[in-house]
Formats: sequence, C-alpha cells, structure tokens
Amino acid sequence: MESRVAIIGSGNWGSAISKIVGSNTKDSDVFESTVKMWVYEEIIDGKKLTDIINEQHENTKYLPNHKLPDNIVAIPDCVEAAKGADILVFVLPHQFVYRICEELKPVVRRGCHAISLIKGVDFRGKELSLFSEEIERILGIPCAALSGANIAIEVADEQFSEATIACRRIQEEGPIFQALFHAPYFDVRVIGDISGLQVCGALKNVIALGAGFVDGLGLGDNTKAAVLRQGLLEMRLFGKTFFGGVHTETFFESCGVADLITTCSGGRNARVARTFIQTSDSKTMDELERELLNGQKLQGTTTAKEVYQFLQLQKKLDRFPLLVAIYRIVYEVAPPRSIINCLRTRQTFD
Ligand SMILES: NC(=O)C1=CN([C@@H]2O[C@H](COP(=O)(O)OP(=O)(O)OC[C@H]3O[C@@H](n4cnc5c(N)ncnc54)[C@H](O)[C@@H]3O)[C@@H](O)[C@H]2O)C=CC1
Ligand SMILES: O=C(CO)COP(=O)(O)O
Repeated sequence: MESRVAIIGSGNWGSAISKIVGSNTKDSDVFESTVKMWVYEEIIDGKKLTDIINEQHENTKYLPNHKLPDNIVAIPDCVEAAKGADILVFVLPHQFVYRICEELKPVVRRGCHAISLIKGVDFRGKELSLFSEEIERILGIPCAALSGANIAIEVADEQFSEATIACRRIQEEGPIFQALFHAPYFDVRVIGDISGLQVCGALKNVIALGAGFVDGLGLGDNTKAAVLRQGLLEMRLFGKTFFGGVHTETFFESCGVADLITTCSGGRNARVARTFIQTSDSKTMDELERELLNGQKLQGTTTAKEVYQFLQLQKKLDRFPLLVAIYRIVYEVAPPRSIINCLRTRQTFD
C-alpha cells in the first residue's frame, strides 16, 4: 500500500520543502499523491491562508512567487492533517513543536514514522533534548531528522543544495526518506548520527548571530572566519559532551560546516543580528524580528537562551566562550565588540 505523507508546518522552509515532497509523491508507486499540509491559519488581505494555498497553489505570506504542486492540500487543523498519515514531516519553528505534538498524540497511528526538519533544541526545566527525541517520546513513533545548508528560498528557486538525513535504520528507512526528499537540485545523503545532525542545526543558528554582529560592526572576513572556526569547535564540543554517538565526521556533512557557512552568510539570524548592531534606536532582537521577517521566526535567539541556561545548570559556561558571549550581547546588553575577546587566545586590553 502507498504511504500517506503529511507535512506539519508551512512557513518559509515548510513551503519550500512541500515543493519537493509534492513533486516526489505525485505519480509515485511508493507514496499516496495527496499530501496534507498543516497551515497555522491566518487571514491575509481578508482571505484565509489555507484558501489562498488551495486555490492559488502558493503560500503568499511565507514563500511568495513560488508555485506549490497541486497535490499539496492546506489544512487548518493539525489533527485533521496528521490523521491516517504513515509519514509525518515536522517543519515548524521549534518553539511551537511541543504543543502541536501534544495535540497530535491521540491520532498518530502505530507504524507511523516521523522526520524532523526543525532546527533547535528543547529546553524546559532541566533537560535539554533534541526534537527527534521529543517527537519520539510524545508520539511513541521513530523519528529521523533532516538538516543541511538549505536557505529555503534558494531551494524553492531550485538552486543546487545538499542536505543530510539521519536515521537509526539506514538500510530500511534511508531509501524511503531519500525517495521523499531527494531531487536533482536537492541532493540528500543519509547518515546514522541523529544527535550530531541536530546539534549542528540548532547551534549554527546561534553562531550565525555572532557572524551577524561581526558584519554589523563592519569587521572583515577574517574576523568572521574566526567566529565560524570557534563556533564549529563549540558545536562539536557541545555534541560530544552532552549527547551519545556524536561523530566528528557529521560536522563535515551538509548539516555541519556547510550549514554554518550558509547561515552565517545569507540566513535570517545573521541578517537580523547585523541590523541589531547597526540600528541607532536600540531595538531588541525580538522587535527587529517582527519588523524584518513578516511573521517568520528567528531560531537563534531562543536557542541562545536555552543553551545558555542549560550550560549554566551544567556549570560549563567557561567551556563555551563564544556561545556565552553571543547570549550576553543579545540578552545582557554586553558590548558587541566583546565577541572579539572570546576569540583571543591571550588576554589583551583594548
Ligand atoms: N527558512 C529556512 O531557510 C530554513 C528553516 N529551517 C528550520 O525549519 C523550521 C521551520 O522554519 P520555517 O518553515 O522557515 O518557519 P518560519 O520562520 O517561516 O515561521 C513561520 C511559521 O510559524 C507559524 N506560526 C506562527 N505562529 C504560530 C503559532 N502560534 N503556532 C504554530 N505555528 C505558528 C506560521 O504560520 C509559519 O508557518 C525552523 O526550525 C527553521 O530553523 C531549516 C532550514 C531552512
Ligand atoms: O537553516 C537555515 C539554512 O540552512 C536558515 O537559517 P536562518 O533561519 O538563519 O535563515
């Protein structure tokens, strides 16, 4: 029997990936053609976003000027979208995942598989977990993860990108997820390191804030490269310290260094962080996110806070100087140039 796919989320990345998923399920022997996509309902110019997507086949708010395949069907109720699915694709800003999973719990059927495209960590209380773990825990189904150097608009424009999928049973699940996500312009490699892949996806968003600060300060590429180098080291240390089975090789996949580079150059986190430094009227990152992103969500700011609080609890702040410096610039009005101090190997006084 063909597998039924549902996409949970329809923002900038959710809409871009729905182009690939819709095209791969259409006329497939493996997947049912129709893909239900949960859309957080909004009214755009007096019309429901779900109606716009279903009539115009375009998400005019989150991915304007890109046609979605007509077998992608927008559904405003997440329970309705997920009911009966064999594969659930989670692609929503990380702050909303927990609530949605709780809503889906009663309808997710046994034998269903999930894959998380979310970049972030879950920190509530004392435990820090990855979203594949949270989805598995709440819904009781296995969850893989996809991450890579994938600025949504470039993927939607069909510019060549690589991506990494991590799953536990590579032989069994790998080909299914490849069939769902691989495209001539979206080249997917499958690995086994689920934790490493997600640590990369979460932390690179924080490092990208640092890269944005460097841009905003008018510093050059050498300084930015220093931020990326230190960032990559802290990403690896974080993964190896707090999660089992994290491999150094993962940091050389698309989900690792490649995503770090792309996010630090063209991503939203870097862009908003740059403006944060350059604006003269001391706006907060949250204010700038609302002003600049038209409803899209920054993941780096919340992740910076979650990671900082976790490291504080673990008494390991001193081992992650760059992550700490970025947190303090965003939340404790530390001078932006303090980012340089944490890159120095010897104390100097400017
Ligand atoms: N945009 C990109 O280039 C990429 C994003 N990602 C990751 O994918 C995940 C999803 O990101 P995007 O699709 O870009 O989302 P987005 O940044 O476009 O976020 C907006 C989405 O959040 C929804 N939303 C707003 N308020 C909500 C609420 N109260 N409850 C539930 N949903 C609500 C909106 O309807 C919209 O679908 C994130 O973890 C992100 O890091 C990964 C690769 C690329
Ligand atoms: O994850 C991304 C690219 O791979 C997108 O990064 P931003 O959220 O900073 O735009």
